[in-house]
Amino acid sequence: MAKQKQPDITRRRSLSDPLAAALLPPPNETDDERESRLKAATDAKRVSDGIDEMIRYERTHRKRNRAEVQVLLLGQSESGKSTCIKQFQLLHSPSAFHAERIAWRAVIYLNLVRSVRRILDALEPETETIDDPADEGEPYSLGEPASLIISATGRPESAILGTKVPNYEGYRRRLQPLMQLEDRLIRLLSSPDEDEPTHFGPWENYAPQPYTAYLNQGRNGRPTPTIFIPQTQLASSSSSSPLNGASSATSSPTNSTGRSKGNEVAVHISRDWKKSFSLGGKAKSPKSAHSGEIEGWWEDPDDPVHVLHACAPYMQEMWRDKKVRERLREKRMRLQESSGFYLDEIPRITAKKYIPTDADVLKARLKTMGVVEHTFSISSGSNRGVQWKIFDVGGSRNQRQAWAPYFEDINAIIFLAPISAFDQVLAEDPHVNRLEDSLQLWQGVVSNKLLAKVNIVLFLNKCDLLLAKLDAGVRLSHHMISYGDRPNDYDSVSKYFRNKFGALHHAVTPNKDRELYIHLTAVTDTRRTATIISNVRDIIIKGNLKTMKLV
Ligand SMILES: Nc1nc2c(ncn2[C@@H]2O[C@H](COP(=O)(O)OP(=O)(O)OP(=O)(O)O)[C@@H](O)[C@H]2O)c(=O)[nH]1
Ligand SMILES: [Mg+2]
Repeated sequence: MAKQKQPDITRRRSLSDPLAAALLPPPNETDDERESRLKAATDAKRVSDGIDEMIRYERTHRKRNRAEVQVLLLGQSESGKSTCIKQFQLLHSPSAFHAERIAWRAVIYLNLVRSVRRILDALEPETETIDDPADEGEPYSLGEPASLIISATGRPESAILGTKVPNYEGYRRRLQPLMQLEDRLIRLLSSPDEDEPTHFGPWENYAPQPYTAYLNQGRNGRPTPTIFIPQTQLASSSSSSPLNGASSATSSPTNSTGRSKGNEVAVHISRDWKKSFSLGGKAKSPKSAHSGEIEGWWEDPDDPVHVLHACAPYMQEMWRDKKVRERLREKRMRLQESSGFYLDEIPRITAKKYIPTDADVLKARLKTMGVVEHTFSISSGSNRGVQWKIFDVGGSRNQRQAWAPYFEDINAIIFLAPISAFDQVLAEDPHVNRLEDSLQLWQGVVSNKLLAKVNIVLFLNKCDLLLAKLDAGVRLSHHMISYGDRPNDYDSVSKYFRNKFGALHHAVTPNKDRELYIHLTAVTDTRRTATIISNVRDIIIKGNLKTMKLV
């Protein structure tokens, strides 16, 4: 019934609408007239669709050309991507950066507590005999501190005997509250439903170890410590590709409390940990007028600061203990070079009214999970009005499968390779040298055809740590035999890395015209990084316009 009535309704409505009435077929239309009317309508629709398409295209194109630049930050875990974002924030939205400072307290506290636990674990008497790298017949770095004596068996005497730390039991007992605090901070910072809330490798990863390349067998059947760079493009389906997220992570050993040793805390992007921590507790004081920060946490007896404050003298005593330092040297733990190192500033960090400084926030270590988007509007200079979307990705192997969907729309990549890590292994796979992983990752990125037109900027990062490491006598050639007998100074080593990464790009890029911009960086250094960031911004904008043939 409703169907039969329909034409009448349409006609009635159409007659009350002059446009619809004009479009209605004439009452006595012939077949020819009908055909030409329908043809005219089809032609008109085609023109109209074309106009719509043009409008859509122009809108997208205008957005890309003028208003927005999309940048992807890539690199292995701990390469400095999130630190780089913090520098962008500091430069372009300092008030937001400062407003979040207090929230970083939780992370800084956790970083400090982690360092303390790493020391306690290293002092444990039974750890003297476990998993010493010397057991695997690895050559020792002769550049290690002089206290290392190479024995006839190739093992340092001190590693066999192990320096006794008489105060070990006392330290462990008095610092026990920190271990409970660690659990609390982890719970505070991680989501309970997180697939992988903590994913650090064993603490040994913080101690530089000789690299083992299992792909290259030495003459005596032992692995040769060298860097292996595959010459073929990384197939995305290859299970060994550093880009595809495959991980051969070994399980972390657990300590006597059953807690996974050295697992790293990651906060998922969906969790508003900054808010929950900065406003948590029973803060009583009014909002600080100038900084937007909530103060008064020190009046809350449950705030973590009280445990830290009470333990501070013992932490300090342990960190200054000569026997402890000796033991750490034997274990090859250079905590000063590890992420989130605050042990040299215990009194300041554990003060009741401690507010993290910019430098503290830049040093704080929190692993990224997933892809985090940051938007900045540049309000001055030649890039005025341009909106920057910067994507910060998780860099550990099991996070890398999330990268590829972002390859299509981006204008530029900033790739970070921490070149100080030549004597370290991946947290997620202690069989892979970090520098080798960076080189493979780099090769995968620069050879990728999807990225052929994308501008690429390379940050050879952590140059400050590289300098310190070389000054401490650690020799690159002991970990990378291709370095040969070149001088072990900063200039030679950094030049070598610059050439190595540059040559690899040149060899595998699908776009021979692409210019590569390489910077030696220490992204924790605000002044130098600000200059580099503004150069990079100009390079990216210029490269972008060139790609779109606008200059
Ligand atoms: N000394 C020094 N430390 C750095 C430098 N760059 C980064 N760091 C520190 O290294 C640690 C790791 O840096 P992040 O920025 O968290 O690394 P990431 O690349 O984001 O790591 P994922 O999130 O796991 O992918 C942090 O504690 C940083 O403060 C540098 O150039 N020098
Ligand atoms: Mg990160």
